[in-house]
Amino acid sequence: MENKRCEEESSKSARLAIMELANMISVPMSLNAIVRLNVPDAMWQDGSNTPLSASQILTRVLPSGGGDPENLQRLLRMLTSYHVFEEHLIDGSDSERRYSLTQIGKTLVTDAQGLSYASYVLQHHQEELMRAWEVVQDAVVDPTTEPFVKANGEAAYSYYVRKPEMNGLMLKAMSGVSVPFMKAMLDGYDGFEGVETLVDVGGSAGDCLRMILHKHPAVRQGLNFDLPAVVAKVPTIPGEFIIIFEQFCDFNFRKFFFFLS
Ligand SMILES: C[S@@+](CC[C@H](N)C(=O)[O-])C[C@H]1O[C@@H](n2cnc3c(N)ncnc32)[C@H](O)[C@@H]1O
Repeated sequence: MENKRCEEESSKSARLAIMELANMISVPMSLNAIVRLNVPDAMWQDGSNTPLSASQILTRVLPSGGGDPENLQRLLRMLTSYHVFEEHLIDGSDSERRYSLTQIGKTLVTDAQGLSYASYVLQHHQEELMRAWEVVQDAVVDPTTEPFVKANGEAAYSYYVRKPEMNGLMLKAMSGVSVPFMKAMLDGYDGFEGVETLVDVGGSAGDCLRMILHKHPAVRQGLNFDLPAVVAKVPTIPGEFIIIFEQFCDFNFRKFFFFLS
């Protein structure tokens, strides 16, 4: 009897879990929506991060008016469950809910360098990548063609560099992620001591290289080994020894990184 009840309970939880998994797309798509609407920057208010109602946030997002605060609130509540926002019930009633950014939410706020994780969110939800996810099961049936190629007709990086908007977003997304990561890494890593020439394979905008060279002036030469269309976008940095090594090579990047790891 007891066993039967346990089994029923566990099968109820399993049914709920599978429904949650089936609807999981609502989480990243809601995140993408709030980034597209520029909600985190609108909520930040130069750092005061005062809790705001959905209507107040909407006024900042759409200063010329309009929009649906109720639908915005749905997105805010969804992402509150994933700790992007904190919900505040005013006077203990649930008639007015207000929202502020959590530590996770703050990663989406544009910093003084114009960077945040927002571009990374947008980059991962571009139409071309979404199309590749739709055919991901085909990679099992026919592994000779990557889902991105199947969906878009060519490999991701050659596709990106042909589209200035995608190329720009990719560069911005990588900078937004790599600058804080490299800052944290350089605080506790001494592996660059004794290095004179450093090659960053797939160095994107050159942020990591620039930061390493700044911290370790003994590294005399830094080579950003990336695609020509990517390095063409990299700003020159006066007073530093960055040499851009423009080289398109056709080796398989995935295999290369696999080999390294
Ligand atoms: C995930 S991004 C790396 C980001 C960078 N390491 C950072 O931390 O900001 C991968 C990089 O590899 C570059 N890449 C892809 N294929 C390449 C190739 N065949 N030769 C050189 N670079 C390539 C891309 O242009 C892109 O900048």
